[in-house]
Amino acid sequence: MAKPVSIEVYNPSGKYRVVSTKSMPGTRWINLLVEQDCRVEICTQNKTILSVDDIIALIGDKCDGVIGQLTEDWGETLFSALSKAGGKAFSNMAVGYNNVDVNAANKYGVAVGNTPGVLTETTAELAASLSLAAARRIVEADEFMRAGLYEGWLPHLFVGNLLKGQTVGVIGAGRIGSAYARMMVEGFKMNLIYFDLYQSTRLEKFVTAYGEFLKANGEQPVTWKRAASMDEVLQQADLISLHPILDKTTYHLVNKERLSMMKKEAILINCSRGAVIDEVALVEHLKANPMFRVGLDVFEDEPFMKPGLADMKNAVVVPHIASASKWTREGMATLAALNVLGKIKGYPAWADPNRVEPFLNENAPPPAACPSIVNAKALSLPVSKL
Ligand SMILES: NC(=O)c1ccc[n+]([C@@H]2O[C@H](COP(=O)([O-])OP(=O)(O)OC[C@H]3O[C@@H](n4cnc5c(N)ncnc54)[C@H](O)[C@@H]3O)[C@@H](O)[C@H]2O)c1
Ligand SMILES: O=C(O)[C@H](O)CO
Repeated sequence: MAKPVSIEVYNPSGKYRVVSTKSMPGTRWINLLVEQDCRVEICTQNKTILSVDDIIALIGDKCDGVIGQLTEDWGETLFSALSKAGGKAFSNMAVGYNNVDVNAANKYGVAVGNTPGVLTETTAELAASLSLAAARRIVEADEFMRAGLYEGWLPHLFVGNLLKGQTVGVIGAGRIGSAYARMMVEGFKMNLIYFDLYQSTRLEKFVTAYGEFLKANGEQPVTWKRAASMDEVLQQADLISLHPILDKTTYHLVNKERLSMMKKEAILINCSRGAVIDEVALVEHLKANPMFRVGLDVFEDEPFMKPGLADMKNAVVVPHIASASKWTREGMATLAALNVLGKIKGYPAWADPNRVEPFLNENAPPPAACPSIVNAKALSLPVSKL
């Protein structure tokens, strides 16, 4: 028997019961649900990661939909419990949904939502921040200052890497990878090499146009290349940022062998999912190559780091904060709530989850659609017109 979990309730007499496993930023998401006759229950348990049992207790006997978090294990057990309670909708408050067994959701006819777009630039900005922090050794230098070790300017003090004119490599040039590439190309005049399963024509056009602009102004033009393999990116780039989804094909994509292909002074950034890198191999590589640097927002066994990583001066580590801006987190909460609400109300799935702006406009009611349902096709859900 699952233990009871503490909750906060909005609109107790609402017809539809929607549970959020965590308190989420902003109030718009709560208001949108309440206005549409939902009773909203928010888990207030003082526990960062809820277990499957905790969530079963939250779902209870009657639940129309759940908004959950990427730290939770949404598999057969939870979808079966949600379906038994009459639930038809689940949304992660995240774009990544590797914590969700979509086949299990399909089996129980539960729609699975995610929150694309609203976090694209925010996440890319953190990847850019880590790139600069690693290239210019900002964390090491900050620690040095605070330790009272600075005795005056020296020619060799904290010499790092200049990005201008170097090559940035992007693995996974989807929404976030492309936004990051544009920032680094335009902001730092870097050349681009990328690898993705699909061609990113818009990104290529952007770099071409910027290169032409630079040339017309008497500067060295930037260039782009779509690599035929990921290894080509690893071998040629000076700064590499990982932005693929995590699935079976990207698990330990960067392993011992691939680390050894990279330049000795390369910089590796990961704001995707921790398991895209073999973190044990990475620690060994950092130890053996002190000029190689990494910037990590995500870790293989979050919230833990593999032994030795915390001791490495050539690693900058932050706790999975890439989407953590107020506007973005409030928007993620709104999209997640509207995914669940839309399914409960029988609305269609939005035709283009890359264009979710109409759902984020606080001055107008959101469209009558679910912003992003990843299994819309598998469940044969109707699709809205834009
Ligand atoms: N650190 C964070 O807080 C944070 C924030 C947002 C997103 N993310 C992660 O970033 C991921 C990407 O988000 P997005 O919105 O850009 O998604 P997206 O779907 O737009 O982009 C993912 C890209 O990866 C590519 N890809 C898939 N398999 C690949 C492979 N084997 N090799 C190379 N490329 C491959 C896809 O073709 C796609 O272009 C999310 O799935 C999530 O895990 C993390
Ligand atoms: O996938 C995501 O959205 C992130 O990891 C959290 O923003």
